[in-house]
Amino acid sequence: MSQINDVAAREVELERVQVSVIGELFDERLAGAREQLAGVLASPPDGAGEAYEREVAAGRLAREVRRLEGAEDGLVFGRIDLADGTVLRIGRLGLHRDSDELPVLVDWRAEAARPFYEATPVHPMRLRRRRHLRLAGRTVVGVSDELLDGSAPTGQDVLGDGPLTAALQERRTGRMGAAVATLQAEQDAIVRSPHRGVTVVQGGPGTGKTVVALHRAAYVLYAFPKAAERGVLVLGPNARFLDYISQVLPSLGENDVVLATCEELADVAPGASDPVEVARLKGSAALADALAAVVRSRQAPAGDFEVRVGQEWIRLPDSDVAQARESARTSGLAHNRARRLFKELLVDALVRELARSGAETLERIDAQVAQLTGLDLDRVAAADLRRLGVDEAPATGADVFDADAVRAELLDDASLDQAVEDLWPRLTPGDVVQALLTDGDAPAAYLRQFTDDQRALLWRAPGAPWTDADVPLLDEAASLVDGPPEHAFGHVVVDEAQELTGMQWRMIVRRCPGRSMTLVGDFAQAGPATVAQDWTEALGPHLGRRFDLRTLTVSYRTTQEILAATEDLLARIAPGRPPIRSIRRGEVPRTLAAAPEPLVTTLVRELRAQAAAYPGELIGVICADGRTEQLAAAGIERHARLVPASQARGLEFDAAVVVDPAGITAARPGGERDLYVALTRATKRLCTVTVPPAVKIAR
Ligand SMILES: Nc1ncnc2c1ncn2[C@@H]1O[C@H](COP(=O)(O)OP(=O)(O)OP(=O)(O)O)[C@@H](O)[C@H]1O
Repeated sequence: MSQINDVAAREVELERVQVSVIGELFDERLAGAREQLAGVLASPPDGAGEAYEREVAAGRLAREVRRLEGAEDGLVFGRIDLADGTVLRIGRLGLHRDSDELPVLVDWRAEAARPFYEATPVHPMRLRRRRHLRLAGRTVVGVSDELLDGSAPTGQDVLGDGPLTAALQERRTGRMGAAVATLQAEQDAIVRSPHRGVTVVQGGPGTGKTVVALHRAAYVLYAFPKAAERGVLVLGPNARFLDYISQVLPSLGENDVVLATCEELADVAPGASDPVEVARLKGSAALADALAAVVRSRQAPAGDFEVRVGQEWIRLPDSDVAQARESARTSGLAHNRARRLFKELLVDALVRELARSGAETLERIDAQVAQLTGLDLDRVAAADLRRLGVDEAPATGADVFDADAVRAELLDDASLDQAVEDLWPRLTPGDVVQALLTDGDAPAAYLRQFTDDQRALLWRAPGAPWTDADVPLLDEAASLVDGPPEHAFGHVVVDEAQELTGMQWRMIVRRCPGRSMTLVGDFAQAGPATVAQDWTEALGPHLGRRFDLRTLTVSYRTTQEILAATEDLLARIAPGRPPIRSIRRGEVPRTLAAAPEPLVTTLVRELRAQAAAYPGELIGVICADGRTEQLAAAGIERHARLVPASQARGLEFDAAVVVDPAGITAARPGGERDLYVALTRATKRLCTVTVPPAVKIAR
């Protein structure tokens, strides 16, 4: 025993020395970047060009400082010893000294680091040994080795508990941490996949889908420079979830990933939410066609165009208007941009008309004068000019007409613009959605595939606040009237992707023209607005049927006991789904009945008991959305995180207390899936508190 301890202590000491050398180089790099940044900021720019260059350089250096600072904690976590004696240390970022051939620290995403994650005794990938380092701050406090080539342990090998076990035993903090040191082979294979198109990762609760998605985002930034140039977007279901995952990428040295919800992406803050049946209808991609039809209906409906120019009314025939409309529509420009083209084409037609009618008027005057006086005015004018010694032909009406000047004047003319506005009005996204869902005749005209009842559900009162299900409609309308979103991304990661409606998928695809995406989710955990049953159905219309589908099979969160307790529920909500395995053991879930005492009394007693027995652990109380207010008012948040069931997806706690499971099931359609999500949030203990149904007292 003491011999083993001696070996471990000696190896820890050796690693300490190496890690402190790496730490010194890291400090040098960080100090260098900070110094350079301070230098750039201190030097006054000479002129606008230099100010711009300074800004660019300062931005780049500030990013570098943030990248280094983010990766400082747990900078070095692994080492691989190749069979030929080469030693590589693996860390959150790469460090290299020009004087050395081998890197001082290999970035975990580099190809050279792959065996650290993927080597097994069956496929050792030329490794003899894989070593995990455990650090407290900068100091190595433990090492643990795996021998991969079948060789016998030597006096330098420290075999013991796996690092994964240690990682999983850590307390939850309310924020997810990176799993970069312990990514498992099946996860790593997805993170490092060379596939640049759409990758879908499915798996039961706690199988590491979020872990894979976030490490994949970091990998894409490292390995796919073209995608990295355009940036990476991580889309999550709500702000609470984004807060939960917000630390992972910065701790991998990646600060420039955009984390957003659909609302943030569309830049719309909804003021209400729709009932589920309305949200489902609004999520249907059929609404995209309807919105497009509304916009088309506002583009120069049939008819002549009449406008007052100076003292005259000029009329353009329907055919001229139709031609301008078709050219503007087929230009590929969005409605408000195509309006300018439409106006220019109308003005061109007007100018032609003015030139023609001007020439006609002059000819008519000439003819009248000739009839009255017998004089040919053109000939008289030519003779006058000859007498004056000018030999030029007199200007005709057409020559006098300055088409360019008239055109410019018309384009600037306010009354002409107003006339165009009547024909092709500038629209806001809100106008379009409002026109579809509020105007009396629009639903019947554009939503023919819906029944009368469905159309009635879709109707919204004029001036009502926008709802969360309106957000993708507004975004669609924005793309129709103002064009595609300004910012597109090179790669998009979607977590809880089973939640997205057809209209939301359209939002995402608009922002990722390269269709390079990592989508992770689980249909057994789908919320009530989800209508698709599987990935092919959900993605087919938007991304096609060809995607790389991967399945994770091991749960790193949900204990075997909790998985067993939820087996029947899973069989009901996802019949035929093969069960997942868990590598965690814990307590058998308990059930408490909140009767005859009030619920809050039972709950507070339970939370106090747990806090006393397991101090410092993170407890989540999950309840039906409608009960949150009551529990918040009773001060439950002093003891635990209080989470409405609709927002529990993706979250994790040491212990979960699920309040009134029957209430969660009944709260909204698909409530059994909400309950499944709630029951699978704990890493250690689950307790459900049942509430007796309210008794109706007959009078
Ligand atoms: N390789 C790993 N090393 C250490 N911890 C891991 C690993 N993989 C997953 N975990 C941990 O397991 C827990 C569950 O992971 P994650 O949240 O990614 O699962 P999920 O599949 O997204 O779950 P859900 O379906 O509930 O959203 C997290 O605490 C995560 O850090």
